[in-house]
Amino acid sequence: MATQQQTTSLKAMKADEVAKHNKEGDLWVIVDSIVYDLSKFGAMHPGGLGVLLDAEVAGQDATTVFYGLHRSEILQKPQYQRLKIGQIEGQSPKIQVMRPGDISKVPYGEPTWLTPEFKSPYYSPSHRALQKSMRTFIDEVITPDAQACEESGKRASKEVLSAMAKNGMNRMRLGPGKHLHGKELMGGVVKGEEFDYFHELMINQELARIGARGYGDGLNSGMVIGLPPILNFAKEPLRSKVLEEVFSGEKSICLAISEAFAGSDVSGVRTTATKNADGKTWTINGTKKWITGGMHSDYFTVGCKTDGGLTVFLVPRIEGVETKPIKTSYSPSAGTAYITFDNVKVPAENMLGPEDGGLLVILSNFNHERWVMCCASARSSRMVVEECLKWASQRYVFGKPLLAQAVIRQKFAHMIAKVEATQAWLENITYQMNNMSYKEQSKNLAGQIAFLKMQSTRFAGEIADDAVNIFGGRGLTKTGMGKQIEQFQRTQKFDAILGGAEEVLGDLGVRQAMRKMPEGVRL
Ligand code: HEM
Repeated sequence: MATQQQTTSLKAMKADEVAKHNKEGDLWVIVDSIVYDLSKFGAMHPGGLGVLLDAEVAGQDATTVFYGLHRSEILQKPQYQRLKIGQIEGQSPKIQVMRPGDISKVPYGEPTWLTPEFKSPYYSPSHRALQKSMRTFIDEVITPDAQACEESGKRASKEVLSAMAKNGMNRMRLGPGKHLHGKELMGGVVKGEEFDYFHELMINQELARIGARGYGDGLNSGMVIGLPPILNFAKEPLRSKVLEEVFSGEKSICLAISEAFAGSDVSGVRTTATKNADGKTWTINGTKKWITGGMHSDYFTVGCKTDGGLTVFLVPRIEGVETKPIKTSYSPSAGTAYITFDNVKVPAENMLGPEDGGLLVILSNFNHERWVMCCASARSSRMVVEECLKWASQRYVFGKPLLAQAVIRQKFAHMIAKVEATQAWLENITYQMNNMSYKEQSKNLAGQIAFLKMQSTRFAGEIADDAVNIFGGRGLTKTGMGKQIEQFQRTQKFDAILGGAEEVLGDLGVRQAMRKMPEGVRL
């Protein structure tokens, strides 16, 4: 944390001297002890000149009114630095701004393991070291690109994608395993051999802080779900070739399962794969819908109907493959695609897992995918709570901060409890993942993860609802104070649908529990 301005070179001024500059063309104001000359800027001010000429603003200390209307990052922008002409004698800036890598001091703004007063049994110095470098990297390199691309709809920049690949982020986002062994991760901050699910949880949560949902989904999220079938089921030499291409950032991959005909009902897919007479190739025909990252992908991991069931193939972007953008409620930066496969011929070696055994390939991926979504959803909800706490303490209504209203405090009680409960359950499940084989995880954690996803996205919906009510119209405005809230309320629903709808997941959890009910139990 640092205070708002670098003040060393500013001229010392007295408040009564500033007060003389209180009219159009000669207009100064004080914000957080710094004097701004708005004489020329006034005419270009997005909020208009009139508001600056108000008797309580022009030539006065306008700190409270300023922070009721602007995000603090505005005063960090390079174009406004030239407006600073002095500093009030004997005063210094008090408003703190987050610097890259900083930990928030807002209560509940960070999970307890990152809050100095708290202890955690789950995180080691290795997790903490990776978190430190990851947050700085994301704040400095990814977030500025994310904010720009979310708005422009463009895919993440090449620089960001290659920096992520160089730091080993593509590998790390696939979770612990041999693909990390012997690799230099984040410039050697963590050894591949020690990487576990808590490292991965942390990466997912740090990434969620960029507050740009479409961009975030386009930032290789397709790889997180599309590459594991290659890692676990592809045959050599295809496996090593594709893994290397994707890990190095040279190529992109996505998972193409859902269709206009089949969403959560995976076995209902209608895209077909037919074995050709040569016995060495297959022909794929059909369509896929809502494919995250599809627009940017060079490879597609495709679920197909075959004679005896479902089979998964790796399909490169070759003749017969066409991707069209789908307009969703978040940014086209996500690369969401409608895909058509029109007589696409792939070699039999591109089959992932056994013929007709694709359901296992797809299902074995689901727990990890859903757990990743829980990590992100829990962290975005926390960010919203932090934004709301800041807003409710700096926004004055009826002469008092919003937080002085009991009805607002009541909302916070529920929001905070939801965020903390979700994180605690997530960490418990993550601990189990660290201590179970993949097989044991599938057997024991499918229900737990399904319930957690259902609960985190339900809570996210409720938190979004409360947040908009706290922010009012600003929670519906894409720029300004409520921009994160607007984005969250518009996009949180993606988590409730992608990777399995809430109702399907809830039911899955209960069915798993029913299967484990011992026969002999009675009331
Ligand atoms: C100190 C220099 C100032 C700068 C650089 C500045 C800059 C800006 C910017 C960039 C916006 C657009 C915000 C957005 O939509 O993201 C804005 C809006 C606004 N500003 Fe300022 N401003 C300054 C001082 C003030 C002061 C002292 C007042 C006091 C009344 C004020 C009142 C407003 C209002 C009413 C809006 C519209 C807010 C809204 O749409 O919700 N500004 N200002």
